[in-house]
Amino acid sequence: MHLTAENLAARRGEDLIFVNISFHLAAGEALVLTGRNGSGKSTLLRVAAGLLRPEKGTVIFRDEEGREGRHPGEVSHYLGHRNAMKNELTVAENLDFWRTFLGSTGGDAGLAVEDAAEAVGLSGITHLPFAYLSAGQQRRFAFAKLLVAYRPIWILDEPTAALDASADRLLADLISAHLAKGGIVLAATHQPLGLQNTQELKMTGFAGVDHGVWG
Ligand SMILES: Nc1ncnc2c1ncn2[C@@H]1O[C@H](COP(=O)(O)OP(=O)(O)OP(=O)(O)O)[C@@H](O)[C@H]1O
Repeated sequence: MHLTAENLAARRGEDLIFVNISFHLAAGEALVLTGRNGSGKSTLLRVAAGLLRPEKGTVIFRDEEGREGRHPGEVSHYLGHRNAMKNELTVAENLDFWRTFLGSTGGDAGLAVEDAAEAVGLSGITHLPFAYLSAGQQRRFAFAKLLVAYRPIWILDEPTAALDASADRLLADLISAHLAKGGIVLAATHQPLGLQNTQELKMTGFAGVDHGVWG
């Protein structure tokens, strides 16, 4: 799988948030977005995930056979600031919902719910309502969602907020395993994720005028 962004510009409300962002990620590669609050990291991730239309430019998902045109939702997981779990349902019900709803595309099957819970270091508590868990436990189960349905591309927005040091390492291990299997990771973060061989894109925001953006 390849993820290519060409000359992206994005607008929120009246304002251009960034212009001329291009990058290319092949199987096994990761790009970390850094930059101050409000510099456009989340906006770029939402554009890559197909949740926000770019003002200019394109995002292309290309498989190993050179086919383009897959919908971002078919080939990527998007983990935003929120965990996308229902508080009233148990952890197992939440993960089972996502496993069934998303299915798995491109290669691997997803893990069984209990195996995913074990992979995030929280086996044995999937019978609890999601609301009973601590913020860090909830975030770990949001990572488990990445594992119950396979997607080659992981798009992660501040994945380590509310996590302790061992959970930081766990996430770094999950990401490394995903990359080793030929996955791709695009992540925004304020904390280093402890990954080797990642590219970094420092977002600076856009302080200029519209001049030249339409060229
Ligand atoms: N729905 C919206 N409508 C209008 N402006 C928005 C909207 N969402 C974000 N913005 C603005 O877009 C800019 C970029 O926001 P974005 O969330 O992409 O930044 P970020 O780099 O992810 O910040 P943080 O590090 O705080 O998460 C900010 O100035 C923000 O106020």
